[in-house]
Amino acid sequence: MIGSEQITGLILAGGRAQRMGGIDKGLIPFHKKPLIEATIQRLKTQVGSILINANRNITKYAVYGYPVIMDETPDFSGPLAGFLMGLKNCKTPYLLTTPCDSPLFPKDLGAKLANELEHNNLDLAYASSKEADGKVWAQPVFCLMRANLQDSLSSFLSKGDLKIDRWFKELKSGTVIFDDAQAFANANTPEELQSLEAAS
Ligand SMILES: Nc1nc2c(ncn2[C@@H]2O[C@H](COP(=O)(O)OP(=O)(O)OP(=O)(O)O)[C@@H](O)[C@H]2O)c(=O)[nH]1
Ligand SMILES: [Mg+2]
Repeated sequence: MIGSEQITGLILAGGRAQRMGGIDKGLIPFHKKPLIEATIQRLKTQVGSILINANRNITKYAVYGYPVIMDETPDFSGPLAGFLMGLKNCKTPYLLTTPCDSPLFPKDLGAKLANELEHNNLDLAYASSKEADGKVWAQPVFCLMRANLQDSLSSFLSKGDLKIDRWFKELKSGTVIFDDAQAFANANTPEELQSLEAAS
């Protein structure tokens, strides 16, 4: 069984947040505290250690006492740039990624993805959500992967491809469907942030 101490949690806070007006999304107030704090709280019981991936306000993110790692290329090339930095800095056999703007993600995210990965001997297991109408959506930034995928991701990115699902297709990947779609609600706009606050 994969234990939580074998998993490093990577919080993705490196985006541009253009739909939020370009501010640093991890630091906007959520219940009067920086949004990233809710993610830290939910993640820390699921992993042995945490890394924060950010590209701005590094000293503000550093106050939580976890390493803050920046993308190697300062061009905001998307979440896979954050995944790569997570893999490069991961000292455990597994890496679990979560974005900084979905504070209600499942408390059993790591455990369920670990079970799927181990059971099917996968490289990587990601979450999917089932909406009220029964539709299933991939939630690829919620992803547990083996920490030895660095070379695979580096060579994928060096081809100029940035699409998460295309990298997943190169790997032995699988998904776990979570019934509570609300758990994956994320705050892309100020309005979405408000409704997330109201829901929690
Ligand atoms: N490291 C890194 N993470 C990114 C980058 N772009 C997006 N992300 C992260 O990927 C996750 C999903 O991205 P989005 O929800 O689109 O967030 P965003 O890109 O900051 O917001 P928009 O600019 O409005 O699309 C978030 O946790 C982002 O912080 C990037 O260039 N580098
Ligand atoms: Mg984006």
